[in-house]
This record gives sequence, structure tokens and C-alpha cells, in this order.
Amino acid sequence: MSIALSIKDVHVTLGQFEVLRGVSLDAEPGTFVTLLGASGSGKTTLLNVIAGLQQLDSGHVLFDGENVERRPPRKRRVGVVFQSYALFPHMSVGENVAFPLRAARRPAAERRRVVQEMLDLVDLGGMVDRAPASLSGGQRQRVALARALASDPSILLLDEPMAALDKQLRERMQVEIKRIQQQVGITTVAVTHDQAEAMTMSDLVAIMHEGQLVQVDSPENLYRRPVDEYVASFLGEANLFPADRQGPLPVDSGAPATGTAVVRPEDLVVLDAGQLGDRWHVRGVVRLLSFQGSRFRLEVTTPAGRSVVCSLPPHTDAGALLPGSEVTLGCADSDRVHVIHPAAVGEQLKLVA
Ligand SMILES: Nc1ncnc2c1ncn2[C@@H]1O[C@H](COP(=O)(O)OP(=O)(O)OP(=O)(O)O)[C@@H](O)[C@H]1O
Repeated sequence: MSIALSIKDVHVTLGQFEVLRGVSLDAEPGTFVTLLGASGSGKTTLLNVIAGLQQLDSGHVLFDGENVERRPPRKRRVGVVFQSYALFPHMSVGENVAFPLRAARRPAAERRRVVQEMLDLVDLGGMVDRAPASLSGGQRQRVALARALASDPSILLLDEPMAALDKQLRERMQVEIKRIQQQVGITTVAVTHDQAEAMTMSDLVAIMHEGQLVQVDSPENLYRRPVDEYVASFLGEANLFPADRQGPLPVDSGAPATGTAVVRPEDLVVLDAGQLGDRWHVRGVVRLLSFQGSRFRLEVTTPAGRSVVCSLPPHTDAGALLPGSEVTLGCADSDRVHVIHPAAVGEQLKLVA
């Protein structure tokens, strides 16, 4: 399949600071990619690179296999939705959506048709004559999306489009944006801080850290098979234990480790003495047990002071897990334990040498 968007080894320096340090990313047509990372990791800069608003020190940006580094923003056919909506307040909803079509000198009949089509798409078909000020935050955001799509862009860019909305509305809009994106089938790159949002909307999540993409993968793979400890801890909660090739090592034993085992809270279970055998386990004292509706969250401290988080089903007998109780935790299923082997590359090098 052809590549709708290809970013190759892009470097960008702002002031004295190398903000993007060799970023590469490929997206097939219709893919929804989200750039997820801490503040300052370079997400907005990368979005600007795609939009043509940021010059590169080096590297390439290709749309459908064509180099666009030298193409100015207005010739790139990208639609952008910003956090601030940026609707024109003195224009009606319809005029806002028609704006890019007017700029492209499309005939009036076509403008009317596309405006209606786009407003129907975002479920605002009856609001063509309304003023932006009379709309709710979610409705304004949908007008901004309709406007971004009106000029039939080849790529849609979403810059924290939900950041100004409250939590409930944000969750509804995530589903709504995903529906519209799938219906239009447009390749989309979004920026967010919010990992739940990234996981809800995206086919691919690109984890950014200090100007580099650490892992680009499906939400499920990122959660189940993170490439390093940063990704493991960034996406969801993770318990990290020293490990060797066989899996996690006996806790606090000081045994030599070659990697790190990632055990998600929901993959830990409370074990009875009779269940131990030679199973891997971790002992500790309950620090906190909290009921969270669909799960219990259990926090345990090991004798060496390590904190372990466990997520238990809601029918768990909470009486045995009060703070101060001693507990033993084990893995529900050893296949669910993922081991990161940072040493693997070094070992291979040694073998080659
Ligand atoms: N003009 C500039 N000169 C120097 N440094 C800059 C400039 N613009 C941005 N930066 C720095 O580049 C880094 C990346 O910025 P960028 O806005 O891309 O990050 P981000 O991941 O989008 O952050 P946020 O989530 O806070 O928006 C930050 O450390 C920022 O301080």
C-alpha cells in the first residue's frame, strides 16, 4: 500500500535547542496517528513540520510519495484544527465552513453544497446561519472540523483539539471525531497529552520523548509490549521488576538482571500460601485499598520499600486486604509478563565481536 505521509529523519533546531532529533514516521492512507508525549517533547513542532509552518534543518516530508519540504503551507492540502477553534466570530457557521472554498475561488453553488455536506457530516446540518458565539464549545469544535475538511485536504492535523473541553464532552468528542475521520477516510495526525484520548482515537500512537519517537505502534502493542521503561510507565500504570531471560527475578533478591519485567496491575493476583510452589511472587504490606467502582486498587509496599500496584476485580474479599495486612502477589498468567531487554543489543554486539 502507498504511504500517505512519510517523515524521514527530520531534525529541527529552535534557538540553541534541538527540538526534533531524527524523527521518522510512516502512515498509510486513512490511518489515525496520535503524537503523545510530555510537555516539551516536540509534538507541536512535528505537527508544524507536517503543516509546513516549520523549516527543517535536515530530513524529508513526503505526502503520497512526493517531497513537500519546499511547498508552502497553503499548497500542501492540509486541514488543521487548533485547540482554540479559531472560528471567525463575525461570520456565520456556514461562512466559516465556506471560507477555504472561497479562498480557493470555488463557485457559489459548489460552496453551498459542500458546506451543507460538511455540516451534515458533523451533525450540525441545521446551524448554517448561526453565529459561532451562540454555539457550545463542542459545537464550535465541530464547525472547526467541518471547515478543516471542506477543502478536501489530503491530511488532517488536530492540535490538542479537545483540550479546552470538559471531561465528559471530551470523551463524546473523541468518539465523534473518530467516527467522522473513519467516514471520510482521511489520514490524520493528532497531538495530545491525554493517553486515554490517544488510545480511544488512534490506529497508531507515536510516543515522543525529548525530540525523538520512542515507539510507534497500536495502542494495544504499546501497552502490552513497550520497548522501554519510559513507554511502559507513560502509557498506563506499570510495575517494573528486575528480570532475566526467564522472566521476573525473585523480588529484592539482588540476583543479576539483564532486563526489566513489565507487569500491569490487572495481571497481579493475591496468592494464598498453598498456591506459591515455585511461582514467582512478591511479598509486602498493604498500604492502601481503594474501591473504584469496576475495580479495587491495591497498593503494597515490599520490605525493601518498593511500591507495587495491583488492580483486583470488584468482588474481591476486601476484609483480608486492609492496610497493614501482609499479602503475597503473583502473576495471573506468566504469558502476560513482558520483558524488556535493553542488554540484547549489547549482547549481540559482543557476539559479533
Ligand atoms: N522558538 C523557540 N526557541 C527555542 N526553543 C523552543 C522554541 N519553540 C519551542 N521551543 C522548545 O522546543 C521544545 C518542544 O516544543 P513543542 O511545542 O514542540 O513541544 P510539545 O511537545 O508540543 O509541548 P506541549 O505539549 O507543551 O505543547 C520545548 O522544550 C520548547 O521549549
